[in-house]
Amino acid sequence: MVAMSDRPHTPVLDRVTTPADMKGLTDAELRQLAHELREETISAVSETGGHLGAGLGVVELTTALHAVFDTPRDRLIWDVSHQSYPHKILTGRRDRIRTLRQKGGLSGFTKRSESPYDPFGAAHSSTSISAALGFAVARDLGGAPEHGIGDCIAVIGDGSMSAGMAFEAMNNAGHLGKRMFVILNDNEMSIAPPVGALSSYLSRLYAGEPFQEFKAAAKGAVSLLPPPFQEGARRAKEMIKGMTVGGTLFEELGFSYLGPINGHDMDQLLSVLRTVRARATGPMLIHVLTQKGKGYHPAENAPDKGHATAKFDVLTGKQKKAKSNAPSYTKVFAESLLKHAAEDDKICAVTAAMPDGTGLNLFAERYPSRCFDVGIAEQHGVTFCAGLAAGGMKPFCAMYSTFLQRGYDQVVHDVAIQRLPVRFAIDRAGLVGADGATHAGSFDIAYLANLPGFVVMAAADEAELVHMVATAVAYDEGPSAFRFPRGEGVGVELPERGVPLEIGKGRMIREGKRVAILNFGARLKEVEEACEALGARGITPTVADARFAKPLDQALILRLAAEHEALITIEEGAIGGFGSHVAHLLAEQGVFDRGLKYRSMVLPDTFIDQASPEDMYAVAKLNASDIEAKVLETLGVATLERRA
Ligand SMILES: Cc1ncc(C[n+]2csc(CCOP(=O)(O)OP(=O)(O)O)c2C)c(N)n1
Ligand SMILES: CC(=O)[C@@H](O)[C@H](O)COP(=O)(O)O
Ligand SMILES: [Mg+2]
Repeated sequence: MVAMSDRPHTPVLDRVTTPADMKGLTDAELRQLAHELREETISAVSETGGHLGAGLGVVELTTALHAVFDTPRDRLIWDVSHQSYPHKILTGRRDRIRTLRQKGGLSGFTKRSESPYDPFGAAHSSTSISAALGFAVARDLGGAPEHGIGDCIAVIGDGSMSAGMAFEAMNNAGHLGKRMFVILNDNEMSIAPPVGALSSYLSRLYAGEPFQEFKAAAKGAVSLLPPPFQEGARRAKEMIKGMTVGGTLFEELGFSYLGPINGHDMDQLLSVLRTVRARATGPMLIHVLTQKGKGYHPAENAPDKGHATAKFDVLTGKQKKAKSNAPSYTKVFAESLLKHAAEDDKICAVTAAMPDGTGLNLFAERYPSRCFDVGIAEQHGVTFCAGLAAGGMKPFCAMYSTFLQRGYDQVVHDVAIQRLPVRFAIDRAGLVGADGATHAGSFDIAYLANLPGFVVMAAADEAELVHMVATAVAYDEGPSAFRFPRGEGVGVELPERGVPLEIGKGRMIREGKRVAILNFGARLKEVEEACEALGARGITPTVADARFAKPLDQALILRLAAEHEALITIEEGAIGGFGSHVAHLLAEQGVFDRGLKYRSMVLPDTFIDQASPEDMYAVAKLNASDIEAKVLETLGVATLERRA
């Protein structure tokens, strides 16, 4: 149930289009504004679906920050920015908030092109402190002379704080000593409960003290506090100093530390922010305690505290999820791996803070000692797997394609060069839908297939995925990867057991004439649909599934090239991937000299905004009708008659 007040009120939110409208509000009105902002956020997300819990947890913080600071001149940077919906509502986007994550609508994340109140785009975690420091240094060097740069504020969650990049930034910021604010939004949650020593450390910073009672510990920062808080702060500081050697970790890094404060108490937030704004000199970390999903019981009570949701009924919290007929690729991967793990105790699994998203929650339940959630730490996760492999284990590094990007040097330097048999299970390959361009798994084929010695596979359907898991288990000569998309499979029958594939061998799907379509990955269904439409026009393409981008099935490719007038490859990846490797082979073998018509269907050289996956693939021109059109165009068949 929504916590709504009974008494009628004039909505303050209706008077606020941008933060400028907040400047004349009393503190009582700001409290009321926060209340209405929470209701508006819940109402909007009930219609759009999306990231709910994180935004609800920062409603008061968002209101207080915009009330106290002078955005957009002051640069407010939200880490990940999945918590930015309330911020969007207060910064001129309330009229479009019900288009969140839809085609043509607002992005679910901050985006520079969307608003001057979004000074820095994000969606991957732990970038905010670096960006804020960049703004602070640019300010002091005279950047942006027209409007100037005021204060620079990074708001980062406790989960995101665990990433190496956040500490790289703290290290640098503490050294440079520039005035900037890091607001650590500590809700003791990542998507799953946070893991690791840092999480325990943050808990220790306020252990044993009642959450509601204001207290602050700050080396050199107590004097910045409003007088009523100073005594409590002194006591808390003593307490914390008793637990930590030489002050908090953040102080050791050169920050003044202030907190913890109650992030749902507007009075505390307003007084602390007003004071630090007036008096801070160097870098300051303000530790704010919040509750993920705050103020909406279904979110507060969800195991992920309402992290992400489908559209839902506001009164009951019941989500409106489409029924699916086939299991998700993620589930097929996770269950296949479990079967192998039951027989092979060398198999272990690693996730970087995405146990549910990667399906490894199942593995963790069954084999807790062989499953590792390393936190938001993809770089470490990859090298940790390299170490596990070097130590004789069979690690499966389960990551989303987009997040594996962060661990790329580790993939090259720690895994590939040492030929270590790390198995990369790459989920969310291809276009993912509502999360948009930041989460598209577009690049992994290109960035893995160019690495010497890597085996790179893509599953055409969920049965193929079962075989690819078995292949990865069996392949011990070096690194391997298999990719699969977000969402449910195509509904094919699943084999009871996966059978290891012959490395570098594709398969024929159907023999035809004139044109061959060589599929790599989960567009096979669209290829089949295109073939059906083409059949009605008397064109019967040959279809093959490459299975491997590396090593290529050279014999299959050269045969297709020799026996057809045209060869078309298709993949859910950017240029430079499978099609480029095929083209290179064909060129090397002189096949183009003999007149083969070759086309490669890849993601276009643009970042595609959020929409449904189908709509995004329509933009990419990789749907069935696009494949049909490509065949007709390549064969020189009149295009006017094409299917609409
Ligand atoms: C590099 C990277 N890895 C993983 C993710 C997926 N992810 C999005 S939000 C999130 C949890 C963030 O936790 P926290 O920063 O504490 O924010 P909260 O949701 O608790 O507000 C994760 C793991 C990501 N966005 N970026
Ligand atoms: C913000 C973020 O990075 C995650 O919450 C992501 O949106 C999860 O995506 P899936 O829904 O595909 O698991
Ligand atoms: Mg958190």
